[in-house]
This record gives sequence, C-alpha cells and structure tokens, in this order.
Amino acid sequence: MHITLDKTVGAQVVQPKHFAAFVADVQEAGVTVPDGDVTAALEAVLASPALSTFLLRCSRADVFDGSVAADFSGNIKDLRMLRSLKQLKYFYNLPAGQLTQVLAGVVASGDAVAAKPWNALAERVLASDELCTGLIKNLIIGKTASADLKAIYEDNAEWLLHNDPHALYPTSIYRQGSGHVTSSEDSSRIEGVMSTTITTTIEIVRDVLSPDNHQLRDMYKPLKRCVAVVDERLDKLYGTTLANYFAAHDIELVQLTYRCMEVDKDISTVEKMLVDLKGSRVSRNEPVLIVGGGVMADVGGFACALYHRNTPYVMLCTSIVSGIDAGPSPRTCCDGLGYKNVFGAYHPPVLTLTDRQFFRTLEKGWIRHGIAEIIKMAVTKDNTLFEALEEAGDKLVTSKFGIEGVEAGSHFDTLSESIIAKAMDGYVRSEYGNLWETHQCRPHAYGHTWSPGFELQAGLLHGHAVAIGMGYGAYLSFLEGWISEVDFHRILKVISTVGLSLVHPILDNPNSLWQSQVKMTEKRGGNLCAPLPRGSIGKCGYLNDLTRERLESTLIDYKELCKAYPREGAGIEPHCRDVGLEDPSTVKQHADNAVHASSTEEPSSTEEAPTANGNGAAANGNGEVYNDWIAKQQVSRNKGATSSSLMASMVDTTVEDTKTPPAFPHATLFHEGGEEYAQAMTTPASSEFVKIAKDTVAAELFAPCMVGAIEGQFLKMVASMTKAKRVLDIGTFTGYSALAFAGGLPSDGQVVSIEFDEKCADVAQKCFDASADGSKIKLVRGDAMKVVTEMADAGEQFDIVFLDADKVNYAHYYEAGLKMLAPGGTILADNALCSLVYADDDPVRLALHAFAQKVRADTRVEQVMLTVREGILLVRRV
Ligand SMILES: C[S@@+](CC[C@H](N)C(=O)[O-])C[C@H]1O[C@@H](n2cnc3c(N)ncnc32)[C@H](O)[C@@H]1O
Repeated sequence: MHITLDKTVGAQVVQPKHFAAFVADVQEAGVTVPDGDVTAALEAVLASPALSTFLLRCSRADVFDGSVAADFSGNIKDLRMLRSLKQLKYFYNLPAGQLTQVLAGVVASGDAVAAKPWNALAERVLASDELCTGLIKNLIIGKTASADLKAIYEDNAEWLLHNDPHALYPTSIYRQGSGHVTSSEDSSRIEGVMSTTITTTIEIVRDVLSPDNHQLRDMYKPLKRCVAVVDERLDKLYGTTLANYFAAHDIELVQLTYRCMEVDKDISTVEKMLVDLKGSRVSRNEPVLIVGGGVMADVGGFACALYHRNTPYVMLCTSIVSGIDAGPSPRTCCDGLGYKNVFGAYHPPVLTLTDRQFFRTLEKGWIRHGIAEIIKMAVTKDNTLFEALEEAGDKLVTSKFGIEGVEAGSHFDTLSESIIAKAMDGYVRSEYGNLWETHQCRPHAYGHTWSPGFELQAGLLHGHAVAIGMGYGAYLSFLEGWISEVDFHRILKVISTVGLSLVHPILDNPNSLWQSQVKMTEKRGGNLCAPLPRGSIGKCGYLNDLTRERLESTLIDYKELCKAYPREGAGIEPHCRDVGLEDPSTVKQHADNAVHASSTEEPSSTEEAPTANGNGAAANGNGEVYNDWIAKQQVSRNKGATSSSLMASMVDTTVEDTKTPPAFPHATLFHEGGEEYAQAMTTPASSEFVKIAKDTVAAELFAPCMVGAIEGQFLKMVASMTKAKRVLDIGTFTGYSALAFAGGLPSDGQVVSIEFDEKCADVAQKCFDASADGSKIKLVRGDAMKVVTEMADAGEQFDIVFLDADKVNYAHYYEAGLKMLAPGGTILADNALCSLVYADDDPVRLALHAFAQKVRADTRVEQVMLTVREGILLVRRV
C-alpha cells in the first residue's frame, strides 16, 4: 500500500500516521539499502515508491501551520517527527548527508531493525566527502540525474516552483515569509502586510559533548565543519572537550573566542564577531554554534541576526539563565551609548540545547541567581513547577541541579531536570506568542518592574534584585486580594529557601523603586502593567495602578514582614562582587540603571536615560545652548573670585608651597550643607556600617574618628575599580574603613587592619564577625610602627595601603607602604588636609604639612590631594 500523492493539491497534511505508514511501507516493500557504490545506493533508495511518495508529500506540507503541529504534540517521538518533517519539506535542497540522517531517524522511530541499513547508508554518505555536502536536487533533478529519478521528482519540482518556491529554492529552512499588497489603480497608493514565521527546536540534553552523543554531529557533519562562537571562560573550562568532540567526528572546528563579561556586552564585541564570521566565510544558511551563558546568547545571537541580515545559530546553553531564558529567547541585543539593550533584533536560535552538566562549573551564587528566573515562571505560569521548586528546595543549589552528589536517574535527578524543562516551557510559551513584544502582557517580566531602580545601585546580582521584586510583588498581590496569605508566604519561602534576597538595605530608599516604576510605565506604553500572581500560584494578572504613597507604605510593611524569614530576609552572596563579578556600579557609569549581571531583565524595555548630559552643544531645558548657559550662570557666579576661583586650577598650575600651612579661617573644609548634600547623593551605607557607628557610640568611643559614609563608599569603590586584592588598613579604630575596603574586594580578597587599642579592636572584631564581608578582614593587634616594619621586611605586598593611624608617623608608614606596594598599587593618606583646620600650635598640624611636602618632593611618585571629607592624599609610583 502506497500513499498516493495528489499532485494538484498543495498544503498536503502530513501527520504522524503518514510517518508510520512510510515506515510500514519500507518494511513491507522490503526497501533495503544496497551495498556497493554509495551514490548508486542512495539513488536506488530515492527511487523507491515508499520513500519518493513520502518525500513528495512532505515537500507540500504546510509545516509551519499550527494545526499540523497540533497533530504531533504529545510525546517526544512525535516531536522528533515534527522536526524531521520541517526538514524534509526542503528535501530537494538538503545536503545528502543531512537527508539520509533524517530518514534513518524516521525509520528508526518506528522500527529499529528496519533502520539498520538506513543508518548504514547515512554513515556511508557522511563518510563520503563529495556526496555528503552535495544537494539532493543534483541527484534527482539535476543535469546528470538519471531519467528514472527525474521522472519521479521533476513534475513536483515544477509544481513547487510555481506554487511554493520556498520549498524548492530556500535560503532558510527555519523561516517563512508571506504578505499581501493592495494597490490603487494607478499604484500611487499601496497598502501592504508582511509576516514572518519562524521555527525553532529546544531540547534538554545530557552529555552533549560526549562523542557518543550525536546531536551536534548530526547538525554539523553534513556541513563538514562547525563555526563556533565561544565565551572565553567556557573555552578555558570546556575548550578541549569541544575540540575533542568535533575531532572525534572528523568535523573541522573553527572556534572564535570572545570575552563575554557583562561589561563586554556592547557593539564592539558584536563588530568583532561580524568581522570574524566574515573572515571565516560563514554562509547565510550555515548554523553558527554559540556556546555560553546569557551575555553570549544576547550578543552572539545579535551578531547572527546582523550577519547576512539573518544567519541561523544553534545555542548551546551553559548557564541556568541562558538555559531557560536568554538562550531560546528571540530577543538578541547589546548595550550601547550608555543605554541598556538599546541595539538588538528579534532572532531566535534554530536549535537550543541545554545541558545541566555545564552547571557543574557554576559557582553556587550563580546557580542561586539563575533560580530567580525559574521562580518567576513558576509563580506566574506553572503551579506544578512551583510545587517542584518547593520540593527541591535548597538542594537545587547545593547539588547544582542534581549534578553533584546525586545519583543519575534518581528522583532528585529527574526532578531537577523537569524543573529546568518546565521553566523553559513556561518561558517560551510566554515569549513566542509575543515575538515582537507588541503588547505588555508578559508574565516573564514578573519581578522586573521595580528592581531596575536598585539593582545597579546596590551592586546586586540580577537574580537577587528580581527576587526582591518578586517578593514585594507577591505582597502587593496579596494586598489586592489576588492571592491568599498562605500562597504569598509560600512564594516568600521558596525565594528565601534557596538563599535569594527578599530585602536589601537599598530598599530604605523607596525613591529608587518609584523612579523605576515611572520609567517602566513610560517604556510599557503608558501602562505599569506589572505582572503579578493572580487567582492562584501559576496564574498571572497585571497591576496597572500604584501610587507613590502606597508604594512607600507597602514597602515599609513588606520589609517588616520579611524580618521573620531566615537571615531577616537577606540573601546569600547577593552582590556581584560576592561571586567574583566586577561591581556593575563601578564598572560603567550608566545612569540610574545600566548594565546588570544578567541579560534577562526586560531587554528592550529597560532602555534608560542617557548616561550624561550630552556634549557642549546640547540644549538645556529652556532651549539655551550649553555655552550660553555657562556665560550667564557660571561666569556671573565666579565673578570676583580670586585665588580660589575655578580658573586658578586651570591657568595657574604653579601654586606655591608654603613653609607652614596657610591660614584657613574655617573650622571645616566644607561650608555647611556641602557634606550633607554629597552624602545624600552617595550610595547609602548598608546596615552593617550603621551598626559600627552605633557600637562605637555605645562603647563611648569618639565616632567622628570613623571615615564615614562618603569616604567609606569612596574607599570601597577605589578597591573595586583598581581590582585590588590585598589592602593594608593602618588604624582600624572600630572597623569602618576596613569593612568599606572589604566590600570592594573579591571573595578571595583580604584586608589586614592594624590597631593597638584593645577596646577599639574588640568593637571592630565584633562588627567584622557580624558582617558578610568580615571574613575577608584580618585584624592585627599591635603597634603599627612595629607591625608595618615587620611586614615590609617579610616581603608582604598590598595593592592599597591606607594611612589612618597616628598622623605624626605618616612618613614612616608611607616609606614602609611604598616598599610593600604591588605594581600599580595605591597609597591613600587620610586627613591629609587637616593641617589647614587644626590649631596653630597642634603638633599634628605641622606633621601633616611636612608629610604632604615630603610626598610633593618625592620623584618616585605622582599624587593628587583630594578634597574628600578631611582630605585624602592619593599616591602611586610613577
Ligand atoms: C582615625 S582612627 C582610624 C579610623 C578608622 N580608619 C575608621 O575608619 O574607623 C585612628 C586609629 O588608629 C589607632 N592608632 C593610632 N596609632 C596607632 C599605632 N601606632 N598603632 C596602631 N594603632 C594606632 C588609634 O587607636 C585609632 O583607633
């Protein structure tokens, strides 16, 4: 029994039953693959009625139609057939290596024994350099094709040429375009409609780089090579495995490697990729392999979107975020001009592969951060996923999704895999129906409405910021009566159990959340449209109204509620720096919200205000150009100013040194209000610093000795901007400066802090013990004069040396510090301008002045006197 092709009818429906019939026909007709010449063997198979009728039918199937897909849904075998159908539709244009492989897969799905000769044929074709990459159409309708084959395939080709040319001459088998045009009689007015349909496949796989796994081989063997765009970090971890995989299958690997940290997510990285793709002569229908996490998915995908205006790519996801979210996402992008995700294209991969094995090399902090994206899908889309998360709990983090200490095939192994799979399913179901983001009903934006306001400012990992947004959102949902109190607490519990944050001290500033809401409303076309759980967990609704007053009052209540949770709602390793990332707030000076540690926050919806106020010619609010404004405002403001005018610093660079500090008729460096304003505009100190201040006062120690909030933030940022690893803090007092430095160091960084007063040291140690960064600090009790000499003699090295003990001995600390300074290191001397404000007869006044003069005369160094707080002399070797 053969399927009869009605050649006059297009859009033949091909269903699983037709696949089954084809396999049965193969068996019944005893189609076997002859030995001997491989080309002859392939031709013989193509001539068989069973195969040819099946192929002809497939070529006319409307493979992108939803009703065709609906026939296949249900089980994995069906879905594999559906993917085969999408390829067989274009069989005329497939390389022989690919067609024989797909057919072997189809036959094997119905009858493993019958598939043996088909597998053998596929292997022989793949092994034949000449045949493997050649297009099937050359064999069946080309000039040299046999008359028998032409007789079977030529008529249909002719029909396709007129009725469905895409099936015969495709440049992409993953997209279809259609459209219609209506014109006026004289064609002076035209109304047109265009639409694109895109197909993609997503699969959770295991051991994808094991040579026994044929998924990548099947994709690239027919092409004989694989051009891979690989994240540098992944190359270090898996570069050899990747090379071995392709070598084992005799596929040439052209590897292009890029640094793909969050800061690299800009157009220059995309440009480099484009140049390399062109240099590697990638053709427009050759799928590029992209290997990496969220940033790589965004940037690599964007490069493919631009290259040849659209080049297919296979996304091999190596992180949770890419695995369930950024990887299969159609939204590719990069940052630019101080805006986040401002450039981009809608260009999903043709195949997404997620393999949990890669999670083995992820830090636990990264795993936690990725789980936030899973929680958002669970809460808004899938109650069963939520229950799975409740069941798995913290073990998801400790076992890295069932990869460490969990038996393969065990319940937890299966549970972990299903969590990834369900999250991915929920995500693409929300995304794919809204490809161009033409509306804002986007469940996957849950947790992303208020978090952009504080994520960067607090240096939070994206996942922690989103988790706070989700917790707060769930509270609003509960207040609206959309979910029960029980469900609200279930959501908080899931977040807290995996160590994600419910709160952060940054929430003490509700303004940042409000500003984010204002911007988000603007970006969402004038609607807040904040996705929140509604009805029950797993269902989504949208909050469109929230006044500032309500936001502020509910936030206070929410913070209070969270105190009942472990760690009083705080997350574990919530900051970028905790997981070895650069602190985003110090990496790029974006505006309120810029580059984040992940790519999944509402790309294209979070383009923020520009970073700076433009160039000199930019218009002010009142329409004046900048230079006019300078002339009017600044010139008159500085009229009459003499030596202290701003001009002096530019035209007169030879300000004289004086033997003694010059007269300065003020008690402080700043006029009233100056410091307060600066502090108001500085990232607020966290609760740990508030604790130090309180403990200092409680111990009846003189609190103004501390460096305080502005200088503390400055020291932290210096440490992080200079990428320091070791800091020497001379003069601990109660620990403020030490803890500030510690905050700017990576997790393996160290602050050595010296203090000779036992009472101060005791208070400091307690504060260190209570702080997350305290473990980075080593408190040395003793006389700094002696301790630094011993350290210098022992050859210790530091990236930063901070002088803040007895001022009269600064010269000594300075010399020892220079000895211990690592290449490129920095010395900072605190209170360096105090000589101006101390009483004339104060011995410290002259000592500080002498010290400043010493450094001024020192040809080994360059220095700058900063008017921060009481003056900081910043020194480095030249
Ligand atoms: C200005 S406070 C330091 C403030 C500290 N950096 C902070 O941010 O809180 C100076 C500290 O240096 C300590 N100190 C002064 N001379 C010292 C010395 N020779 N050895 C060790 N500690 C000393 C004092 O006891 C005092 O606690």
